[in-house]
Amino acid sequence: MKMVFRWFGEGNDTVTLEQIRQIPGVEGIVWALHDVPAGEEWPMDKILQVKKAADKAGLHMKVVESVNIHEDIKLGLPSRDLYIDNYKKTIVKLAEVGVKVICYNFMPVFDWVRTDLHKELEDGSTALFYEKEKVAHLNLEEQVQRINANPNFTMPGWEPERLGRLTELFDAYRNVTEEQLFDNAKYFLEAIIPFAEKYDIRMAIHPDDPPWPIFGLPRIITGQANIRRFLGLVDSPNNGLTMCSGSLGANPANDIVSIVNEFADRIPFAHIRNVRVYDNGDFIETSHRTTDGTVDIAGIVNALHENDYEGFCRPDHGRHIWDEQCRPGYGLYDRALGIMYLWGLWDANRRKLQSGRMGN
Ligand SMILES: O=C(O)[C@@H](O)[C@@H](O)[C@H](O)[C@H](O)CO
Ligand SMILES: [Fe+2]
Repeated sequence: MKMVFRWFGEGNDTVTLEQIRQIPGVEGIVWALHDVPAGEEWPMDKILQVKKAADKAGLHMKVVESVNIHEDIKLGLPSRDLYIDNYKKTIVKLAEVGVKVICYNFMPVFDWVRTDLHKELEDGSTALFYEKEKVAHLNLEEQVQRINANPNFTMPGWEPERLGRLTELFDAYRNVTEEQLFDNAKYFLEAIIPFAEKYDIRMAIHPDDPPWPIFGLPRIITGQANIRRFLGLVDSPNNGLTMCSGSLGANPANDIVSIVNEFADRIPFAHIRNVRVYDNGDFIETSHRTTDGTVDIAGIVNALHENDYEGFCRPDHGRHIWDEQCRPGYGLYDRALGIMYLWGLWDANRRKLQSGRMGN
């Protein structure tokens, strides 16, 4: 398991590369050009700026999260070919700076959705919270205004240029079914995967968050059967999965240990985080510790170890603790605590294996 840490870039993150470098076992950053709109080719000068900063901090930049997919690709519009060509040009540049994994998602319009970014937990910390009933009746305009009122950070999937087109996008998706989304994904993968193979980059689809349709928009990366179908659209090791325990874990019907065991050789990247799912379907994010939530984090790390997992792993969202002011879900402290928990689980597995081999 190769530990990495997400970093949103100079001036776009409260966490510094120097702080990341001091977290035990972290070897690299998970990065992206967050100011380049989906569909555009990434400029090499901006890529090299990240490389310069990462090199100076002694961190690699092998994992990108994300080169986002333009809506026209998800919608299957004729203009998708232009955006697929730009995606290919970006892959060539990323390969030049040593990128090995691209994490991306195929969710229409939005990335993860929550109804409260600072819900208080029993211990006084706060975390991202999803209230199912509220989403069913959410006034999107209000939500957009609240997100945009947070001038410091863009929210994944809530970038201003997309929000400005909400009405138009919802109209465009009105008749797009899950089947059509799968077809459009197949078209994208058939164009991109041979290219990713040529440049030795593994594409790693991120599950939908939450893993069910929202606002009437279809979602397809929701559970084991759909993941199996998606990976089968183009049966290549370079068509991989970002195993995100928190996204999949929001639906307790998802058996994530079974997902790890079935797709182990197709998981170049793992996001590990915990959520506590309530009986009414609401969920709140918690510390990474198994007992704090409803996701079997210890079982997941054990399964990764039993499958000799050699891919990248990062702690996903943490709580906001010790009054840290940070990007929602992306503080330094609780993700660093999460890493130490994950290392503890991993090292205990390794020790058990070694003592087993020594017969004691
Ligand atoms: O939950 C998160 O913050 C991330 O795991 C996702 O936003 C992820 O970066 C995207 O869905 C991948 O494209
Ligand atoms: Fe994730």
